[in-house]
Order: sequence, then structure tokens, then C-alpha cells
Amino acid sequence: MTELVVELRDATITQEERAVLERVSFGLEKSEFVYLVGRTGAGKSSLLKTLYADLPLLVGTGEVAGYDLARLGAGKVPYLRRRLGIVFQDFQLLSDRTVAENLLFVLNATGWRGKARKQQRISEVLMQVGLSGVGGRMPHRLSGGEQQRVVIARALLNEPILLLADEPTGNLDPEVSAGIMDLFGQINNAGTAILMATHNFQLLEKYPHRVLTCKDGQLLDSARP
Ligand SMILES: Nc1ncnc2c1ncn2[C@@H]1O[C@H](COP(=O)(O)OP(=O)(O)OP(=O)(O)O)[C@@H](O)[C@H]1O
Repeated sequence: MTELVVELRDATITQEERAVLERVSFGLEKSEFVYLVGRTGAGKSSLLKTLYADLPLLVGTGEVAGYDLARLGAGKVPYLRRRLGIVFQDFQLLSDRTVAENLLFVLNATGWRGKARKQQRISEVLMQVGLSGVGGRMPHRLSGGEQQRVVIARALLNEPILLLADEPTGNLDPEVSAGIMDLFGQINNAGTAILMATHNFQLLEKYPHRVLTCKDGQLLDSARP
């Protein structure tokens, strides 16, 4: 039996009481890699925000990582987010502390105990993204691509079953973007589903996966032509 990490049925994606996408139905299996595309303003970020409960699900049903989005009380939101990795423009690194302190901040906020365990986990995720040894650096002393890897490391801290990424290669040159895509491929192969919003059609050609398209208020699915 396939395990769905996301399942939306007839969902309306809403911004300020205005429907951005209607009758959205799709499932995402554990370990799937899926792109989310569409013109500017088509609703990609709004859909991702609904999945991590930054926007409420008012119409339709939705389940993410076993949490019922339509009945999710505010108190449950942090538990949902702990199961997700979020790589978003508005989730940037804190500029007043080192890379390791940025990661420690998240571990502390998500209930980790034990200094040695926390340090061990920080080393593990930095190694996973190919950045061993940068823990003591300030974020602004890293390149854009390295900063994005730290953001990804931060998203991996709690071993998410789903990674949500909004334009993760947006400001990066093609070579650095390819490195980020390779990293996403490794994360995906290790068992984390990935839903990635992008405008970069070259990536879609080079790394082909299922594509969800926001268009004219609807969500089209390449798996259901
Ligand atoms: N905070 C907000 N308040 C009200 N409306 C918003 C808000 N954010 C986005 N919208 C509107 O919701 C619609 C969908 O925007 P959204 O950001 O989801 O699109 P997008 O596909 O992610 O665009 P982009 O590719 O530019 O990031 C747009 O009409 C936008 O103006």
C-alpha cells in the first residue's frame, strides 16, 4: 500500500478570503519528488503555505503528515511543522548568529535536550549538505549557494517526511543550482518527499519529475493528463 504524506480533496486555497485555487485534489506519496509551477501570482506559494498551515484550509479536506488541516488547532501547528522541512524565501537565516547557532535555535525550539546530542545533530546535517566545518561562520560570510545549503540543513534537522521548497534555486547561478538539485535528489532518495515550486524550466528538463501546474485558478497534474 502506498503511503500518502499529502492528500488534498476538493480544497480551496484562499488568500484574504479570496479563492486563489479551487477544487484542488492531489496526493503525494512518501519519497515522491514533485515540481509546482505556474506564472507569478498563480498560487504556488499559497498552496505551499496551506500545506504547512500558514493559511487555513476553509473548504475541502486536507491531510499532511497525518495532520488534518481543516481541524488543526493553533496548538497543533508546531507539531505539524516539526514533521516538515521548509525552505522558503521568508524563512531566512538569522543574521546575528553563527550557522551552528542558527541550527541550535531550531533544535531548542523543537524540544531537543542534551548539548552533545544537539551538537551531534548539527554536525550530521552540515555534513549531509556538504558544509562540514562552517558551523562557526556567520551567514553573511557564506556564498548564496552555501547559505541555501544551510537553510536546507536547518530544514533537515528533525528528519522531515516532506520537504516544501519555494524557489530554492531562485537567486543562484546554474552550476550552484545543479548542486542544490543533486542535494535534493539525495534527500529524496533517503526517503523524504519533496514538493518544490520553481520558475526554472531548465531544471524540469534536466531533472524530470511529476509536475503540478497552477493555472487559471486550478491545479493541473502531469500524473493525470
Ligand atoms: N499576503 C497576501 N495577502 C493577500 N493576497 C496575497 C498574499 N500573498 C499573495 N496573495 C495573492 O494571492 C495570489 C497567489 O499568490 P502566490 O504568492 O501564491 O503566487 P505564486 O504562484 O507563488 O507567485 P510567485 O511565482 O510570484 O511567487 C496572488 O493574486 C497574490 O496577489
